Amino acid sequence: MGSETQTKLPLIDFSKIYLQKSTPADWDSAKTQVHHALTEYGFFRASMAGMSPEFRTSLFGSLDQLFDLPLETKLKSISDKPFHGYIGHSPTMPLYESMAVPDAPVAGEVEAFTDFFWPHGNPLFRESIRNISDKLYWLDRAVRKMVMESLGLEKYSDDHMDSTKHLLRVAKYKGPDTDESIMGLTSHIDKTTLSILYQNDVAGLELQTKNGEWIRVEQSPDSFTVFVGEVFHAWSNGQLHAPYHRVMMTGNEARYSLGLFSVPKPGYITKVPDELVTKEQPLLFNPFDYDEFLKHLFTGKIGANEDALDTYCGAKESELTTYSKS
Ligand SMILES: O=C(O)CCC(=O)C(=O)O
Ligand SMILES: [Fe+2]
Repeated sequence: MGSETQTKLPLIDFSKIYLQKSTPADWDSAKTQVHHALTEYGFFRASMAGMSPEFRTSLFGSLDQLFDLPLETKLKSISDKPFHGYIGHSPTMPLYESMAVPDAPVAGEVEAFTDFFWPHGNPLFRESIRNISDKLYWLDRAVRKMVMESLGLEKYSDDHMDSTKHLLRVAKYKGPDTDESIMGLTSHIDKTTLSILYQNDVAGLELQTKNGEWIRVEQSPDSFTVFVGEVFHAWSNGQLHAPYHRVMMTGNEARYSLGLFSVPKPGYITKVPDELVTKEQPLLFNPFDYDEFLKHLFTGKIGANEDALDTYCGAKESELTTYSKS
């Protein structure tokens, strides 16, 4: 386990852009910072407008209510689809519980999730989750657009937006009731395009820099943590860095987090743009279908290691890829 440092994560202000009070220069400045952060670190914090104390109280109160439901109710939302449904009471991660709202930004999905747990309705829960999901979704699109522009690949932007879907996952990490640092979620790289997290004021998330230092994310009510997953790393032919991260818990307070995870839609073939393949940077990943990749991952055909996508469709060792290059 590496040592932790107090180094500050890059912090990029999106408030003016979100409120539509920005100039083109504000967008360009944020874009330059995003490009630098995601190529050098693979992550940054984004500050956003509209995260009032009242909103946070209703949001985290709602999550408290959700995880407080009887276990048998939560278990009803178990799913055999990877990353969907209830996860909890795992012997290796006893502090961790999570549930997912598939396609959360799509109209009706947050409502369906709410009705599943509260058949007579729960407007406060529904509105809090809808509100945060809309903000996360907005930020996901803004960041991916900035990435396309900063790589000179605007022409792929619309296609990237249209071929991406989103999963919202809400998580609770119980306080371990000790001053020692206890693993809440083991170190991993997300199997996503982008991941964006928001949390209550109990610290725990740590991200690893390229040189192996663990950085603890500082808490602030108005900031989100944005980082690259394996899919965006592959799409960018390795230009965007996908960082390891983990959750370390201490003390007795529960940590609540919400993450919006963007991934390619079923049937879409993710392919490195020709412009990013050069003599200096040869092709690292063959085209792949994300759902086929997940199937291989979850049926044990490839190990759930951190370079799973590289093992699956890395340009040097791609026997498993079923999609043939044109
Ligand atoms: O809860 C967090 O802050 C981290 C969650 C995470 O890394 C994940 O769900 O992949
Ligand atoms: Fe993660």
